[in-house]
Amino acid sequence: MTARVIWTLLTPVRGRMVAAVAVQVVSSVTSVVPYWALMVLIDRALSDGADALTTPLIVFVAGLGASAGLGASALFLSHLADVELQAELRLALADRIGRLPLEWSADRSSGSIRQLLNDDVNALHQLVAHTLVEIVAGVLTPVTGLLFCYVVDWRLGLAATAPMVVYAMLFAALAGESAKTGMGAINNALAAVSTAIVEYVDGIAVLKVFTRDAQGFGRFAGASEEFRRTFRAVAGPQIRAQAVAVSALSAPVVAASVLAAGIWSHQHGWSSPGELVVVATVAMLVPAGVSTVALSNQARRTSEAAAVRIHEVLRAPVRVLVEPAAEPVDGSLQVDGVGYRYPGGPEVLHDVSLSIAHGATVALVGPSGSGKSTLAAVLAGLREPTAGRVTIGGVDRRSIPETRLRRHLTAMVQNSTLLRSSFHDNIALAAPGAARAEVEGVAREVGVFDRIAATPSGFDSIAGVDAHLSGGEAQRVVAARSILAGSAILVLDEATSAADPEAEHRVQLAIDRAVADQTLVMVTHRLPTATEADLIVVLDRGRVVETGRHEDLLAADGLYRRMWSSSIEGAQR
Ligand SMILES: Nc1ncnc2c1ncn2[C@@H]1O[C@H](COP(=O)(O)OP(=O)(O)OP(=O)(O)O)[C@@H](O)[C@H]1O
Repeated sequence: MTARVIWTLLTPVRGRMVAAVAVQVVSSVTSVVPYWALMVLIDRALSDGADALTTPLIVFVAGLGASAGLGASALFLSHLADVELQAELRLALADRIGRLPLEWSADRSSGSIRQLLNDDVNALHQLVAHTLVEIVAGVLTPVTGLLFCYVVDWRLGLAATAPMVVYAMLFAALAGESAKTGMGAINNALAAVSTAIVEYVDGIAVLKVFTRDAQGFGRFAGASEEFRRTFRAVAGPQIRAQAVAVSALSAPVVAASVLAAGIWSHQHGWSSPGELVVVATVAMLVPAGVSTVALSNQARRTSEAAAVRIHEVLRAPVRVLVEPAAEPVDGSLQVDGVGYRYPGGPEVLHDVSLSIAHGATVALVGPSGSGKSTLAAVLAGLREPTAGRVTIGGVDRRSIPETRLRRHLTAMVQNSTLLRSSFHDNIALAAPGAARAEVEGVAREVGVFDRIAATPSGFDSIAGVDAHLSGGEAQRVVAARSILAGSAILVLDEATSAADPEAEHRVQLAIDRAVADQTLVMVTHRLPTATEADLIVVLDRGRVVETGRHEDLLAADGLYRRMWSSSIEGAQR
């Protein structure tokens, strides 16, 4: 499965990778040529004298050079492929993320998206630039070397293989059960540590406020202790076994075993001095290749996991347009049997149907958790309904491409943040051609002009760098942005929650004035804000339980009336 994923990801650079591996194969196979030349050189030096040495000497030097040059070329090709692939993947990922439904990014932290675009793409470097070529070299070079030993003299071949057999037997005997448990237990314990770290770091502020940081730390410490215990139980015996067993592969042991067999073979007239010296040399180089493969294992696993994550995003379903796009005629909204379920969770909106006329002001109210924000996000096109459909100005919303949708519909949702750019650009985000006077005018309307003007470079100050606004002030900037966008529909969720009551009233008035000819849907917890609305939608446990104007709903004597009464009592207390 992973191999198939990697093969698919490599599509744009397959040619280069195949060339890199092919060059490495030639390098590994020809790596025995200089040893063969050395063997001839020694034997001729001992028998024929100096005259016949030139050719084997040239072959020896040229062979060493060619093998090293080919190995370097293979790595050069794989590095070229890596650079090209990283650029292609970053573009492909950015393009895909742009076309995925907005909820894809809403459900992920910016950290995890950055990890994907940056760390995961970087992690592929090890795989593409190194691992594939190094594994071919690490496996093929020793195998060719051993075959060479057998071709020279099968007795010497056996002597060169013996240390590896002894190593494997020693390791199996000493590592015992721990070798069977494998790395799975260690990886699981390590994953538990990572989860505990994320939990601890994510919640550190909350834990500190409640002076409970010791508790979060306790879980992390517990996971670390479990990792230490597992590592000792599994890896401890393996490391000890490896330390002892690897001595069978050490240069003196390998040289001694091959030379002993070689001298015995030479005494019987089966091998020449050149053969036994060269076979001993090759046999000493074989373990190095094996350990290269073993060492690259961890890095390989990390980059394979990154490859799988990248592949999943590249295959994630993009937003599908259902019918030929038409332009919405106005800012009316029709909601038919809409249901919504967060990924992997139960349905939180059930069969919501609403008819909202162009230009209406609509308030979504209801108890906490009743689904107000979810419905606002669905209406704003930030989440796709999992049942039913939403129609904007007579057109099914799913048929309107994202870029065009934003012209008709602007959303100001909870935790709206300012971009790290000038206040002017932040306000003119959805109306890039807006004149400075327009931007300043709308900032004045929502009461944030003086605050911005007082920053070091006024409207050119960079938000979050030159000036840090309070939550309420930032919301007013976002309100100015939404007003300036001038789209037919404006969806506001908690537009004024971070502002003080006086500021809230001012922002509310500004929005009301600015959207006189626009449809305004707003989530509100403060019922007095809803009294002027043309339509109040009362939600309870994901269902619309009442709709109407303030007076009608009071007369209906239902949930709205009860909420209203308790809000009045709360205000009087
Ligand atoms: N990102 C999410 N993933 C999974 N479930 C969620 C998510 N956001 C909200 N929910 C669930 O959906 C339901 C409706 O939540 P929603 O935030 O829409 O209610 P709300 O009426 O806006 O609440 P509040 O007034 O407290 O802000 C709740 O049961 C909530 O637990």
